[in-house]
Order: sequence, then structure tokens, then C-alpha cells
Amino acid sequence: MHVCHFNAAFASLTAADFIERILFGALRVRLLIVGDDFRFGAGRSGDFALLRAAGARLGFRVEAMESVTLDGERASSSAVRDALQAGRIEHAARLLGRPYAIDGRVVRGDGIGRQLGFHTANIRIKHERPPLRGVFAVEVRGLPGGPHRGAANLGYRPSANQVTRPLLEVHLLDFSADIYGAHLSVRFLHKLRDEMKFPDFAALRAQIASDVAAVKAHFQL
Ligand SMILES: Cc1cc2nc3c(=O)[nH]c(=O)nc-3n(C[C@H](O)[C@H](O)[C@H](O)COP(=O)(O)O)c2cc1C
Ligand SMILES: Nc1ncnc2c1ncn2[C@@H]1O[C@H](COP(=O)(O)OP(=O)(O)O)[C@@H](O)[C@H]1O
Repeated sequence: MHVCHFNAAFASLTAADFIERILFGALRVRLLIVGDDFRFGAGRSGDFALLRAAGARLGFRVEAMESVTLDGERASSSAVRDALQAGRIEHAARLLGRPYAIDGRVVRGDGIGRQLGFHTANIRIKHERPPLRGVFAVEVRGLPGGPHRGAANLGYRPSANQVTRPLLEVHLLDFSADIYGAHLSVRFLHKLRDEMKFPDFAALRAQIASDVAAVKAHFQL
């Protein structure tokens, strides 16, 4: 896989430069499959017809890939992001063809979880602005005997030393083990609510207890 870093130099490439320098010069493309509405190059001036014409001239094939639609809606990355942001997690999963998931390693937190009576594994995530936020019913993969179900909070934890980078914290149901360092994949299956600021730990604890009950009900446990 080749990942192009989208910086100012890359963004200023003209459509002709993109074709000649990157596709033809660097990648030596033979067959190109793109959406027929694909636009590229500075000012989005390049399109499918331009690629086809360049391919005929430089000797590569260009084929169109049809949009995948679901009930008339294009299964685009924007549609997925919009659904996640709106808390329509099940709809996002239908568009993606799989549940939306975030992966990361379990790191040490502030030890507040055990004071609350709910251990919460802190998962380090790379996203600075994740497309979804709130409290969710999740399925966690990566531990022996799994997948495990749990209640997760993805947000800024306003009730206890608020953080500036988003945190993903998961309480696993019927589970007790030290899992620091484990690499987990958290699949978001259903949104329960938005993150809230609680006046004290007692109120936060009561809410987490009711979230855990809601997760059990969701999974019919
Ligand atoms: C199901 C669940 C829901 C949570 N909801 C909130 C919330 O609405 N607001 C909040 O500030 N923190 C919420 N938390 C985060 C807790 O504040 C956090 O897990 C706790 O402070 C433990 O932190 P620690 O793992 O760093 O010790 C939630 C945690 C879980 C597991
Ligand atoms: N049911 C559980 N769900 C999540 N983590 C658990 C569970 N039981 C034990 N743990 C362990 O407890 C840790 C979280 O405990 P917590 O008191 O919230 O600690 P931290 O200081 O890491 O925030 C997890 O990283 C994991 O190793």
C-alpha cells in the first residue's frame, strides 16, 4: 500500500502532474479502478474523462467502479461519518458492511475506575477527533476466551480530571483480569447516551451502573 501524505505540496499538484509524475512516473500504473465521480488535482480539476484520455495516451487502462448504495444512499465515507456522529451506529455498520471499530493498547489510567467499583480499561487511541462520542454497548476482541461484551465511554471524561485528548475506556462484563498492554479491538454496536458531567463520583457511579444494566439488556443477558 502506498499512502500519499496530503500536504501543501501534494495539494498543489495539477491534475496533469498527478497523472504524469505520480501515477505514470512513480507508480507505473497499468490498471486504474476509480469511482466515476472521482476528482483530483489542484482545484479538483481532474476527472474520470481526463484519466481515460491520459491512459489512452500513456498506455494504462482506466475502469469505473460503481457507487455502492444502500436504500438509495451512497455508502460513502461522509455518510459513515455522519451516521457515527449522529449516534446511528447500526446504520453506520450497514453502510460499512461491518461494525465500526477502534483498536489500541490498554494503558494505565488514573486508578479512578477501581474507586468507582467499575474497572475501566483505558485504551490508547490515535484519533484526535474520533467520528463518534458517548457511551456505547461494545464487543471487544483480542483477549483469550472472547469476544467480550462491555460498556464503553469515548470522550473527555468531564467528571474526573478532564482530558484534552479523547479517551476510550471500557468496562468488560463478567470479567476480572489484569489486561495492561493487551491490544484490543473495540466494536461499537449501539449508542446508549452522550457523555455527561456529574457533580460527584456517587452520581457517576450510579449512572455507570445503569449503563451496565442497559448494555446487558441490549445483549439480552
Ligand atoms: C460505561 C461508562 C460510562 C461513563 N460515562 C461517563 C460520563 O458520562 N462522564 C464522565 O465524565 N465520565 C464517564 N465515564 C468515565 C469515567 O469517568 C472513567 O472511566 C473513570 O473516571 C475511570 O478512570 P480511570 O480508568 O482513568 O481510572 C464512563 C465510564 C464508563 C465505563
Ligand atoms: N471487568 C474489567 N473491565 C476492564 N478492565 C478490568 C476489568 N477487570 C479488571 N480490569 C483491569 O483493571 C484495569 C482498569 O482498572 P482502573 O481502576 O480503572 O485502572 P486505571 O488506573 O488503569 O484506570 C484494566 O486495565 C484491567 O487491567
